[in-house]
Amino acid sequence: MVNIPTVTLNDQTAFPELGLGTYRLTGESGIAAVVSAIETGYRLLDSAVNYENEHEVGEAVRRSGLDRDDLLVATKIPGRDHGYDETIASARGSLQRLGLDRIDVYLIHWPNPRVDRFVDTWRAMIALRDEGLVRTIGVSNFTIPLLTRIIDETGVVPAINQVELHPYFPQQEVRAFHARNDIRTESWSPLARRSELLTEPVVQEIAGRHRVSPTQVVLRWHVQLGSTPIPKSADASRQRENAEIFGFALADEEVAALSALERGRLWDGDPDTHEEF
Ligand SMILES: NC(=O)C1=CN([C@@H]2O[C@H](COP(=O)(O)OP(=O)(O)OC[C@H]3O[C@@H](n4cnc5c(N)ncnc54)[C@H](OP(=O)(O)O)[C@@H]3O)[C@@H](O)[C@H]2O)C=CC1
Ligand SMILES: O=C(O)C(=O)[C@@H](O)[C@H](O)C(=O)CO
Repeated sequence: MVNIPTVTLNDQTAFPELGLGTYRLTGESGIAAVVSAIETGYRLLDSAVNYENEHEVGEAVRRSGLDRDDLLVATKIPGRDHGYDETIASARGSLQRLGLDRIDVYLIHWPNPRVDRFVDTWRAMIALRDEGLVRTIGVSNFTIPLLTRIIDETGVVPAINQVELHPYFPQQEVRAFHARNDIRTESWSPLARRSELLTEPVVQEIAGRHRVSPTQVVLRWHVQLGSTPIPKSADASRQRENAEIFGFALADEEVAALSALERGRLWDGDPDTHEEF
């Protein structure tokens, strides 16, 4: 089994340096994929209401036979549930579908700034945390101005901001803001969704030098930037490959060479304009 190290969040939670993305892991095969990841050593499972797989993730937790406290189950509030009362109701719905009595990591999936209800949503999350139904609260796809607003209006700093992050989109400024404010960065689509990133000559060259795979090079880059990547894989051997990144280190120049692949977002996911249902 792979031992995935942890870092301490601003709420003192021990948070893994790598987790499992679960978008599109549904049904029996989805449950089996999440169980195999847990058996491999993954302890952070990233779900969302909109992935329609909270049942599957909760079921995998039960089938794994692990102590509940050894796993961190993350889920996310969808755009349609923004608002104070709506968020409280949404959390209860998620708990029911997960079949668990606590959400370990609860995130606002997208800010939907044009709707402008994310501050009320954040206030409800603080209440849910205080009530003990949720342990760690954070956000996803928040820009620096949006983070600043929830912090200024509530005084509560999110523990996590999960953002699109990969060598094509290194998010230097957002990461620097996180570092200054003790917010853990989490990388979504860390492999750039298996695009041509893995065949980039610089990725291949670094992989050859360290005798590891291109995927491992990219995931190690995230770790060295201080971000927790959550690669999705349905396949047990690729899950293991993705987790075996704690036995080598990239040189600073190699990290910089990967960051130099910057070209922008993968798709039209600008948090200022993207409206999530
Ligand atoms: N907060 C947000 O707005 C968002 C959050 N997310 C989260 O981030 C997670 C990860 O992002 P995702 O978009 O899934 O993309 P990823 O960058 O994780 O790429 C997933 C793809 O890479 C393949 N893959 C995984 N490991 C390997 C490997 N070792 N070698 C070759 N191919 C591999 C997978 O195929 P296979 O399964 O066959 O291995 C799949 O096709 C999501 O599942 C979700 O939990 C994603 C998007 C937005
Ligand atoms: O996967 C997620 O978490 C999303 O936010 C989705 O928007 C996803 O990225 C997507 O591509 C939907 O088409």
